[in-house]
Amino acid sequence: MGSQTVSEVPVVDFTQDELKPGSAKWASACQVIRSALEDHGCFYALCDKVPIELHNSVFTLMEQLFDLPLETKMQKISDKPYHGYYGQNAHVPLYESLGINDPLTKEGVQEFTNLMWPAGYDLFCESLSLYAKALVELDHVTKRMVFEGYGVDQRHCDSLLESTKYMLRSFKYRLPQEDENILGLHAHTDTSFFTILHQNNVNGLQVKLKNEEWADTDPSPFMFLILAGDAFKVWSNDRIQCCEHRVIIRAKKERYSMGLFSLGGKMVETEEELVDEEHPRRYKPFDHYEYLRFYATKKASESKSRIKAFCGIDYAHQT
Ligand SMILES: O=C(O)CCC(=O)C(=O)O
Ligand SMILES: [Fe+2]
Repeated sequence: MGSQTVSEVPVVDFTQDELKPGSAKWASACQVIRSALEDHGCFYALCDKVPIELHNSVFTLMEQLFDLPLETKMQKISDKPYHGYYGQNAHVPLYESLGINDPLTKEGVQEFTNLMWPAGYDLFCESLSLYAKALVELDHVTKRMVFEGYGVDQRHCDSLLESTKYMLRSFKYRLPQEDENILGLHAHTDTSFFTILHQNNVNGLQVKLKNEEWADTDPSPFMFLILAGDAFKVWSNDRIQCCEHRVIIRAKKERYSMGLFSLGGKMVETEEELVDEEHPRRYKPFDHYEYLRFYATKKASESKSRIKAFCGIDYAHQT
């Protein structure tokens, strides 16, 4: 099968040589992914493309990164929402995060490294570039599997992958003090197509399953949790669910996590092959960065569904 289930969320095993496009295992894994995304909005990729040495090195570098003075970290600003430094927020006092824009390009990682370490830091630059490359490869292969799972022309996937913009974000959760709330990050869904999360072996991240129960996730080094966000919900015309997730800090060790967010560089739109009489189009095409800006507004936070409030088509007015 190429998959097994751990606490309801399916695991697709990418370490097997037999999981090649065209094989029976591949075809069945594509269906496992499709069902998992429709049920829970997430699945695990068991993957060894990030060797344990690189995993350890990246998380050690993250400790060094977050140990930098606050003024240094705050220099990471961006005109794109949620791409800069985030932290020191009274609603989520344990949480801090920093994003690297375009981590696949040499300039993207270099620019971020130089901002944090003006004298340069080659190991950081090289390790993060290698790491981002491995995560982007996983993003590509899993997106191909989603398209195949729905029987959609792979050329449409080529076009999505070519225009995709990536952001690699790192998260740190400090330990709560005795009288402090243990909520690390409130429950939310992401705006991305996929968010690939990779953790430092410290528990805390939970996902809401189809049965509405919160499940702990597996933070081990070869487990990559792949979450669907609003963009895949729109692409699939509401077949794929967005995965609700949150962070609760119960462990006695600081939690670090890495997230690769994929955004549409062109307009995000519903796959035409997934629209028919039975499934009329539910969303208007939209610009992903415009949606990110809308997401942070009061109007958005007051709406039942941000994505529907932003670009949902009102059926009552359809002819
Ligand atoms: O800490 C994590 O692993 C998840 C962070 C997260 O969900 C987010 O920033 O959207
Ligand atoms: Fe998230």
